[in-house]
Amino acid sequence: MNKCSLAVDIGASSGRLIAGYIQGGQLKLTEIHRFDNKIIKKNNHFCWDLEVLFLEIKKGIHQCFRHGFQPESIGIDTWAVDFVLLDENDALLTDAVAYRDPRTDGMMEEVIKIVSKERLYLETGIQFQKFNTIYQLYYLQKNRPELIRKAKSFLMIPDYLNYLLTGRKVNEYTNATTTQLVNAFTKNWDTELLDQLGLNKEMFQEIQPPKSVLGNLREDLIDEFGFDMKVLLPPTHDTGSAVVAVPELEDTIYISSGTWSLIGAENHFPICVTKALDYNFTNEGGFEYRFRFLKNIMGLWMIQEVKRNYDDHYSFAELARLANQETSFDSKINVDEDRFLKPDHMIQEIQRYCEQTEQDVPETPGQVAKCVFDSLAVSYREAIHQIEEIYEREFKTINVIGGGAQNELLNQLIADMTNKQVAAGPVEATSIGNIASQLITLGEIDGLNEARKMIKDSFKMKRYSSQNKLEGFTWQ
Ligand SMILES: Nc1ncnc2c1ncn2[C@@H]1O[C@H](COP(=O)(O)OP(=O)(O)O)[C@@H](O)[C@H]1O
Ligand SMILES: C[C@H](O)[C@H](O)[C@@H](O)C(=O)COP(=O)(O)O
Ligand SMILES: [Mg+2]
Repeated sequence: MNKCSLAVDIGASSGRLIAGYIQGGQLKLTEIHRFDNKIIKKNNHFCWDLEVLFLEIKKGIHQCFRHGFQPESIGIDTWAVDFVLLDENDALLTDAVAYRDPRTDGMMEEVIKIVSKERLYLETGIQFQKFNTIYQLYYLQKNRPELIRKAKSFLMIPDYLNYLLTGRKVNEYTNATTTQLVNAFTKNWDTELLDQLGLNKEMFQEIQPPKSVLGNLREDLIDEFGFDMKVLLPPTHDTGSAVVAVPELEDTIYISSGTWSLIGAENHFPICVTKALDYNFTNEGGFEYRFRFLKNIMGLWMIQEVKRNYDDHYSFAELARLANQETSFDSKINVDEDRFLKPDHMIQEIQRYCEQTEQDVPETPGQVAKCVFDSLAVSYREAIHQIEEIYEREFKTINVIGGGAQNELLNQLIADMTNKQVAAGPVEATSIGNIASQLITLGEIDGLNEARKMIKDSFKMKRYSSQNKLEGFTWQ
């Protein structure tokens, strides 16, 4: 059996287990298992099905031998902000309610009456998204105070999956920062903020950074799998792992393009200036305490919902191809309006927006898809201008990573609309960053710079430059 490090990357639309190992100085990947992820309705809330997700993780681990691997280590990363609470017997007190659930409507506005936006931002550096953990917990404090009182453990989604594997309970740093409850300077829970909101401080676990060794598998799982492995902490916020895999950051803005589009840069310090607050940028914790200065843009969630509205009749590749044929259709929407966060019917919501703004209403799948891709590219372009205004410099390259790097039309639109070089890939950046972090922890790679050099040498990127010679052309 060959040894490997196993990345479990679970995004909002899909999960995958990928084996990573070094061969001939390059990082090699073998996909072991892939599965869908989706929001379900449970007890009148939108939730994640953690039971199914853990079964998929175990199914993937069982399949390693079939691919000739016995993993030496495993690391889990998922989407941000969501969590579960456990009681004194480590039983689940709550469902894993999803960030798209409307329960947080109005909660952010109530919290900033208690703690000002400026104080929250200056201390945590985290963007104001209505679904941040702080607002989810405030909802529970107001509406289910008995749950907050009974809670002995607060575990974010990857923390809980790690607990199921090892029996150990910790909060991993990069994902903990997305709660908007971690102080960007102390790198620890902001206990003054927790007190101001009346939240139960005792339920929060010790924060541990990436490269921590959580432990080994529970005995019953060793018996089930027939082998043990080290459970390591990569950046368990998926975007934190993805940014590890961006090969060159010097002159680059990344777009982690999946269900969400996370667009930003990497720093060694948080940027909490007023302009960053006004433009709603965030300073999420990164590998080795770097900061991911980025903004959430609605992302390919919109085309996922369009695809679902068409009963999955079209693949993502077909929707991009159909959009590419609609060259004259140019209606655009503001993708970042809350109305697109979880509409009942995405296509109808897009059509309503175009009617209300007196634009041509998209009717064909190609027109709907082109409207989404054009509008995303416009939103990316605005965010890039805001980043360059805050950094007071220009960036030469945009590196699109994640599943969206496969969308050639969108990559070209980004190049055309920004007049910058676009490098697309690696598609599985999140898993690659997760694996690289594990290999650094195991001493198989010396450090982050060496990892990024190896990633650059191991994975080809597709490059796009502007085809638009429309001098002085200004996009709406
Ligand atoms: N062949 C393809 N052509 C164009 N876009 C694609 C293709 N395959 C996947 N995508 C895009 O990638 C997205 C999924 O990216 P991924 O990083 O896996 O998302 P997440 O991690 O959020 O689940 C899909 O929503 C789709 O828009
Ligand atoms: C809700 C968060 O902003 C979201 O999880 C984002 O941080 C993220 O990581 C999304 O990852 P996907 O792979 O689901 O796009
Ligand atoms: Mg993802």
